[in-house]
Amino acid sequence: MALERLAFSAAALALANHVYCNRYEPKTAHNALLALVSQPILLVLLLGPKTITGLLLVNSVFFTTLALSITTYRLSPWHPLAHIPGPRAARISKLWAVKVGISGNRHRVLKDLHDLYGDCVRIGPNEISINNVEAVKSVLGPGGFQKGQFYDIFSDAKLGTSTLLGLRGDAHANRRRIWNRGMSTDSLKDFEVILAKRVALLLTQLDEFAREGRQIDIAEWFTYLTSDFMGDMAFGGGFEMMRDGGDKDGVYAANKLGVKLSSIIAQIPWLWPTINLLPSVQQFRLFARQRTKARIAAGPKEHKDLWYHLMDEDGHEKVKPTIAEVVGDGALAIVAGTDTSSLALATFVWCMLSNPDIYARAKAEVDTVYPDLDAILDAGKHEELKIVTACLQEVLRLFPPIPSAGARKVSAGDSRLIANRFFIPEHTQICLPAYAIHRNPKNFYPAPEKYDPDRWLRPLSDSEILNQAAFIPFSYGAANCAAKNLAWRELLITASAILKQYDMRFAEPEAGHWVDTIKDFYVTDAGKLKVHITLR
Ligand code: HEM
Repeated sequence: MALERLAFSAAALALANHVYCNRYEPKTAHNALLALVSQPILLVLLLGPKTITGLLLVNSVFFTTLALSITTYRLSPWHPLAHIPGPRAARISKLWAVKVGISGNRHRVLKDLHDLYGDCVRIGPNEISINNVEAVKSVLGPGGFQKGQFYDIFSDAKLGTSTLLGLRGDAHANRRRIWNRGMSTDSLKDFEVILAKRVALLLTQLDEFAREGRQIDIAEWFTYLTSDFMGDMAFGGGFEMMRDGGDKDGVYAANKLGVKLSSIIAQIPWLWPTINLLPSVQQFRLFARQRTKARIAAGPKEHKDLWYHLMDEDGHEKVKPTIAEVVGDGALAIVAGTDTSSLALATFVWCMLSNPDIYARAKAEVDTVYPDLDAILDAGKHEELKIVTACLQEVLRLFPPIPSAGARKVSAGDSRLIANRFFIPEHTQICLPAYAIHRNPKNFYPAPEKYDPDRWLRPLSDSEILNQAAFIPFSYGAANCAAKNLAWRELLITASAILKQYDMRFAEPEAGHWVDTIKDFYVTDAGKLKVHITLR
């Protein structure tokens, strides 16, 4: 009788836990786990019998009831997202998203799901993905939704402030105003000088490899370039990967591991405070703080860097940003501006070598626009680079460096119809995967999966589609890429310099499939891209 009473109480407690967690989602894993593990023990202590049998019984009834109750509700027709199709495992648990995240194939999986189920797919117990251009404006544009929990992890608890990426509402608008000033046309001119020095160093190193007839991993060298440049911008230096020919201090690797872990953990953000304690996550933060001290000690730079603007050294703001905010945003610039640009450049090279006719046309255009190599670092003629720009647009369309990003969240009481088609209830997380949207034949037609820069150049016939509103490699709305214009300059300057100076070919037959190695860890990651490089 005592055991029956215990089992009944354990089941009732499990149901109460489900109701509670459904209403108040746990914020940290350790507290939630502690609460779950301790409750059955307390129940045995309170109700007895205090025996091993009692403990085993109460635990098995408690956890089985909890699992069954959660699963039944999430699959039931009463769940607010029951009307949206999607894989059963995804509807039951976020562990599905974690598994997909670990595989690095999130972007491909989401696209396949849209091909199978249509424009709106349920990809989590409370999460959906929408592959529809109208939804881009309604979700990301004015009056859209704020960032969801995914973005909570992009802040350093020890600094006590969030980065721009993790801010919402007015706090985001205020910080973003500072970033926007930092990315004005005048500021970009200063940044170009910093960038030009780094691209010149890249060319010096590559010239040497070309003369030696060596094969190199060009993807890795682009990472060195963009890391060195972002280090200069954010902290007045810090990386010298091109000079050292690698990541001597392991800071870049620590950062990369941090982003990778974050992208997976972001699916279950309540686990983040626990993971945050890992040494590899701390190493990059330590680097940012050390570089901050060095940057402050060094004083103003000859050419204003990003730090200058983020710190509001020219005194535009009534309330000056704190050092903690600037450290966080400096680190964000490195995370957001390194692998995005380097992946785009590596993919550009891959697309050129895979399409010899287009490669030849791009080289010819650069030769016409820049007869002199010395002028190539000047962005003034970028308007004339029509073919190279189209080649890069097509790279960003087919292989967006942030292919699926994080989700936006519908706040309590804000249920609504999106794009006049999808009724989205409160508390839902909405993902808009650029990778799938860019390959949707309703947006780019014909041959949406084909690398075809000419689609950006030729006048379109009636049957052809090129929907600019569906081209969102830099996202859309108030929280789109804060450095879009800088990124375009970086891509055009580097791509033109590489086209002008070298002939390249794949060094290994496997390189023909290199794009298959691209992984979606929020920002993309890819394998080695070995090429033979010679001077033209
Ligand atoms: C080809 C290169 C780049 C691409 C494709 C790209 C793309 C993006 C995308 C899609 C977002 C939105 C992310 C999200 O909502 O989850 C974003 C945000 C951001 N990017 Fe970029 N980015 C690039 C280069 C850069 C560079 C060089 C910087 C340098 C500082 C940068 C700084 C930022 C920042 C600070 C944000 C956060 C903006 C906000 O939340 O208001 N990005 N970027």
